[in-house]
This record gives sequence, C-alpha cells and structure tokens, in this order.
Amino acid sequence: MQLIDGKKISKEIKDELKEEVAVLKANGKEVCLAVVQVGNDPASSVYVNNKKKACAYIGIESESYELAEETTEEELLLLIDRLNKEEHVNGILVQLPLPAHIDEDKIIRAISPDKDVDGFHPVSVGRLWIGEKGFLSCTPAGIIQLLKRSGITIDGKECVIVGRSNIVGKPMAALLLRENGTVTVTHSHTNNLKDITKRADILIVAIGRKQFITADYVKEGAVVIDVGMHRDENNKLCGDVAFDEVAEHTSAITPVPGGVGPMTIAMLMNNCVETVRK
Ligand SMILES: NC(=O)C1=CN([C@@H]2O[C@H](COP(=O)(O)OP(=O)(O)OC[C@H]3O[C@@H](n4cnc5c(N)ncnc54)[C@H](OP(=O)(O)O)[C@@H]3O)[C@@H](O)[C@H]2O)C=CC1
Ligand SMILES: Nc1nc(=O)c2c([nH]1)NC[C@@H]1CN(c3ccc(C(=O)N[C@@H](CCC(=O)O)C(=O)O)cc3)C=[N+]21
Repeated sequence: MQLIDGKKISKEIKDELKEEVAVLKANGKEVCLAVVQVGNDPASSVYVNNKKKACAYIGIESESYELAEETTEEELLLLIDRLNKEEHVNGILVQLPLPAHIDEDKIIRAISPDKDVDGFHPVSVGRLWIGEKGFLSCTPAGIIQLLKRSGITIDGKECVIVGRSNIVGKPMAALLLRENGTVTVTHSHTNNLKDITKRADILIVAIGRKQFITADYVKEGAVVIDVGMHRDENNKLCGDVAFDEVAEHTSAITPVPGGVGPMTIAMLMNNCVETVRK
C-alpha cells in the first residue's frame, strides 16, 4: 500500500510556484490575492490563515478583509465590486460558508471570472465542462495532481465519486473525464452504493460524513482519495474514510490530515499565479 503524501506533494508544487513568482517579480509582475472572511468561525480562520501563510511562502501578496458576522449582502457585494476594479488585486477568495443571511450564489457570481481563483463562478464551471482554459476548482485539481505525481494512471480507469457538491463532486467528475477516466457520480439517492463503489479502480470520497466508507465499500487494490474533514471523539482530524480498516485493502490511499487538504491550498496558489502567467 502506497500512502499518498499530500503534504510533500503540495510542498513540491509550492516550491515550483515560488521559483516562478521570483521570475515574475524580476520582470516587474506582482501577484496579489484578496482573502475575504465574514464572521469568525474558528475552522474558517484556520483555513484562511493557512492560505495567507502559503501566499507569504511563495511570494504572493495577500490582503485580508475580515468582516463582521452582521455584514449585509449589499456591503459584501460593494467590497467585491471594489476588488474587481482594483488593478493590483489578481485573485479574490471569499471564504465559505457565509452567514445564512447572505446568498452564497449571488456572491460567487459577483466575483469577476478573471479573478475567480476558487473556480466557483458559473463561467469557470462552464469552461471546465467544455474543456476551455479557465480556473479549476482547487480541491479536484489538487486530487488530479496527487494522482499524477504519485504515478497513478487515470486513463481508462473506472472512477467512482461519492458526493455531488458544486465544489468537489461535480468538478471532480469533469476533471476525471478530461483525463479519460470512466466516471460514475453517486449521492444520497444512489441505490446499492456499495455495489458501485466496489467497482472503482479509483474511489473519490466527498460525503461529509465521518468515517462512512468502511472496507466493505472498497475493491481490493483500489486507489482511495479521502476529501472529508472532521474531528473525531478525541478532537483528532479524520476523514470520510475509515482509514485504519480500509488502508490495507488499497494499492494507494490519502491520509487525513496530510492528504487532499494541503493540495487544495497549493492549487489555489497555482490559480493566483495563473492570473499573471500569460
Ligand atoms: N480537504 C479539502 O480541501 C476540502 C474538504 N472538504 C470536506 O469534504 C467533505 C464533503 O464536502 P462537500 O462536497 O462540500 O459536502 P456537501 O455536504 O456539499 O456534499 C455532500 C455530498 O455527499 C452526498 N451524500 C451525503 N450522504 C450520503 C450517503 N449516505 N450516501 C451517498 N452520498 C451521500 C450528498 O448527496 P446529495 O447531493 O444527494 O445531498 C452530497 O452530494 C466535507 O467533509 C468537507 O469538510 C470540502 C472541501 C474541501
Ligand atoms: N471559498 C472557499 N474556498 C475553499 O477552498 C474552501 C472554502 N471556501 N471553505 C472551506 C473549504 C475547506 N478547505 C480546506 C482547505 C485546506 C485544508 C487543509 O489544509 N487541511 C489540512 C489540515 C488543516 C488543519 O490543521 O485543520 C490537512 O488536511 O492536512 C482543509 C480544507 C477549503 N475550502
């Protein structure tokens, strides 16, 4: 069994980006990411800080906008409009989830597609599905990099995704299809889920339920990618996959932490650099 080291692979990518940014800077080009957080949910604060740290490491400028929980939708839209127009801001990231009184879809659509480094705007999503160049959703793009850089072939493989969210499951399907995988997307209305997941050569799990995928869902020798992110009874991070019992049946598996999570941030950094690449 190969343990896929997302921490190591994300470091490789960040080091490549750091070199590229140094060259860009020598040519007078700066990269700047605006990070917007509404409210102070502690989990969101951890992610936002990790993103800012990654920017500092690579040499990307970051500007933080920490708004109060009571911020109105209109105020947030006004800020996004201003950031869209700011020439020195290359990328805009609005940390999700937003407070319930703000319409997330409306906010995502307000971000200029040219600065949509999360890849969540409908224009980015459309480009992804028709194979046009554009910003790729960071978590799925990170998973493709994990597979490729671990020497795992996608072409021709039976790929099964558990979960169909707009930020993970759906864009994952588009990317695996682009890599010539045969793709099945499952969700909460899927009948006989186990029969389908057991067909997978590559099983991608993004359900949002703690250690849901046990050994009986997995074919012997499959590759298992765990996107889930939870805290267990002892407050330790764990995923959607019951790692301890599943790992021995796989040919390769990602741990939580140290798997997909760090890759999401590396790909966000890549999207930021992409804004000034051409
Ligand atoms: N590491 C990282 O970088 C990231 C990690 N995450 C983590 O990944 C997990 C998933 O996130 P996200 O995609 O946003 O989650 P969502 O809650 O948006 O989506 C969950 C999906 O799983 C499906 N599902 C739920 N229960 C079942 C079930 N019993 N059987 C089959 N399918 C089921 C749902 O189906 P239906 O559509 O029918 O409701 C839905 O499509 C979370 O733990 C999240 O924290 C998320 C983003 C990035
Ligand atoms: N606009 C927006 N874009 C996002 O990309 C976005 C978001 N909102 N909201 C929340 C989810 C979740 N997400 C993660 C990023 C990094 C780790 C990560 O670095 N995880 C580390 C552990 C971090 C820790 O110690 O808690 C790991 O798995 O090793 C996890 C999850 C991005 N998301």
